[in-house]
Amino acid sequence: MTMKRKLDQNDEPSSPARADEGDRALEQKEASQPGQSHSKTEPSFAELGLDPRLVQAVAKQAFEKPTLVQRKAIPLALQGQDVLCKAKTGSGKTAAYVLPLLSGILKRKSTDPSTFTAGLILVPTRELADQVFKAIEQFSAFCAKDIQATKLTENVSDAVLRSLLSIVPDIIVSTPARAWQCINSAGLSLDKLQYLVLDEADLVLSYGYDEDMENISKALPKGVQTIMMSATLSAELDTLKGIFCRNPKLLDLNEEIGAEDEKLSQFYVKCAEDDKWLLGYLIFKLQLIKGKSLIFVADIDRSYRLKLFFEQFGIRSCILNSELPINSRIKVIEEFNKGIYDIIIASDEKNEAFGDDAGAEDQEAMLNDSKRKSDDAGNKEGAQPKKKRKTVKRDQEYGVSRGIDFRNLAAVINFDLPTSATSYQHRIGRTARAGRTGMALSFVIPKELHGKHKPTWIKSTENDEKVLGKIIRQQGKLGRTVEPYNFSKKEMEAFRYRMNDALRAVTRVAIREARTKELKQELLRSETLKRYFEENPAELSHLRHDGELGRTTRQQAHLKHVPDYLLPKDGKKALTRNVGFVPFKKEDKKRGHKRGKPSGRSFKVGGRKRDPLKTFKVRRK
Ligand SMILES: Nc1ncnc2c1ncn2[C@@H]1O[C@H](COP(=O)(O)OP(=O)(O)OP(=O)(O)O)[C@@H](O)[C@H]1O
Repeated sequence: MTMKRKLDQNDEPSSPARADEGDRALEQKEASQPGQSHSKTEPSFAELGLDPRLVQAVAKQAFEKPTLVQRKAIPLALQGQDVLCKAKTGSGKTAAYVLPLLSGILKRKSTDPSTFTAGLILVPTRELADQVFKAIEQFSAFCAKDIQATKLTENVSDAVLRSLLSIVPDIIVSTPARAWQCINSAGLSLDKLQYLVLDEADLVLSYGYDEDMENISKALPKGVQTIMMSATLSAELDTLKGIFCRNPKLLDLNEEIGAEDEKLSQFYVKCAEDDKWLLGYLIFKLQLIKGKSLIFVADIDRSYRLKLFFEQFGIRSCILNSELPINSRIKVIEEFNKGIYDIIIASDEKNEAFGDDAGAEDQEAMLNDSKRKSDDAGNKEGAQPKKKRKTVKRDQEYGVSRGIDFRNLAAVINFDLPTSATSYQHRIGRTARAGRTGMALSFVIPKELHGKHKPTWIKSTENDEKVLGKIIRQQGKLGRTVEPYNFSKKEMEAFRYRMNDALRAVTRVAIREARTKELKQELLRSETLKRYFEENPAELSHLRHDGELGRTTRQQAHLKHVPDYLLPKDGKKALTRNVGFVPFKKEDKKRGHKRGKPSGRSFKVGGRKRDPLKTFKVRRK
């Protein structure tokens, strides 16, 4: 077996057989009730054959009816069939495999109470492991004493892992690397394993888990039922299918889910490198997006730069990157989902070379290193450091663009465009989940403007236009459009000197300091003070993740206000009369022709308002 194939992320595998007995059963059921609307024939969770305790738990989650992927995959999985399922992001794949797995274990336990690890769920990142584990907890709420699940994501010693595994959990959720470590040296036995799930399966090999997967495959007993879930098909899936599946049923549901219930609007803005910062400032200071936003940037330094830049204007945000301890990352996502923060800035580092797992020593090294205050960076914007900065190892098992369920996310902003269409697809999949509406807005640097603004340029945006072309083609295949969003340069200009003031204040040293401060805080938060804060929760407010980091940034109080004279001259009223904000204007002519009457800046598609940038409300402090 060789998994070390050079794989193109956009590769589509040769199309496997689509024979689908479970489907046929459902189709027959639907066909036997002619004249009835499709929705009337859709089975309920109870009709899918799940254990009643699980049906009860699903009802508690307020899941009214199964999603398409759940309707298709659950009956097949309950029949013991291997399944390879491709369904778009946010379509409910987690429940589609967790529920039949739990149901199978409960059924077996009703006659055979012996304990062994029956299910292994492998996911590419630790954040995802945590999320899946929580889903198992929720779905097994009414059978908690019968199901023991363990996630193996903590950075702990083999001894601690051994004690975690000594209870012999029914289900293990882990990354492949940690699972193999536990099989190898912490006593995890897969001798009686019955179910193997690979979630985000297309990502498993590109995360560098090929050797772990190879090792795990050798540790599996015969006859394990395998379920593979993915939002995209790739050649990697073909490889894994060949190794782990026995004649799997392919469920390729993206077309079936289709674009008709599409609630995602996608836009791009072609702009200069510094205009990104200006737009970022305007969009968030003037609150042009209603609700929560996830902003993707290309690297860790850039995430701190944007955060500090926002701080100059009094805009609060928190950060996610691979350098932060796993506990902090999970906490940030949890709190964001609870609505505590509105803006997350995430660095999408998948294109960078990863180091090993970030251990405490690495983080310590980073702190010591920065304490020495590198004299290499200086205060000069755009200056290249003379000495090479010590490389900080990051968590290889980090990832937010894949699989993470950010709840009620209004918008994904690609502040820096990803370098592949696949990566784009996964990023935008964080919004418009489970039938909700959402918006994706991407900043694209035209070739001729790349490298023109030295303080803010980055290499990765060099081919933005080419990538955009691929994105438009790929989204087109899914029946989606990515449309230009034009804004009035004239209206923006009034804000430019403020943007420049703020940019100048966010120096390299300030970024370095902020990065160190955040890391220090997070280490403290996640380890030393954990218990203290459990006992004194009120104190936690001092350690909000979206607190200010700009200790060394020049503070410019005036930037936190938006004076009236900067706003378009007819003021707020005129803006609301125009339904929204003046600087952002769509090319409505074309759209009006294509889709019906435009109404100012907003327009309707199928009766649904699709204006991404909502009301104009200036925050005054
Ligand atoms: N039947 C359902 N009814 C309502 N909400 C559901 C249903 N099934 C799942 N959800 C919700 O939909 C959201 C997305 O589900 P999930 O994370 O499983 O999607 P996914 O397909 O795995 O996405 P990704 O490919 O990004 O991992 C979650 O918040 C989940 O709670």
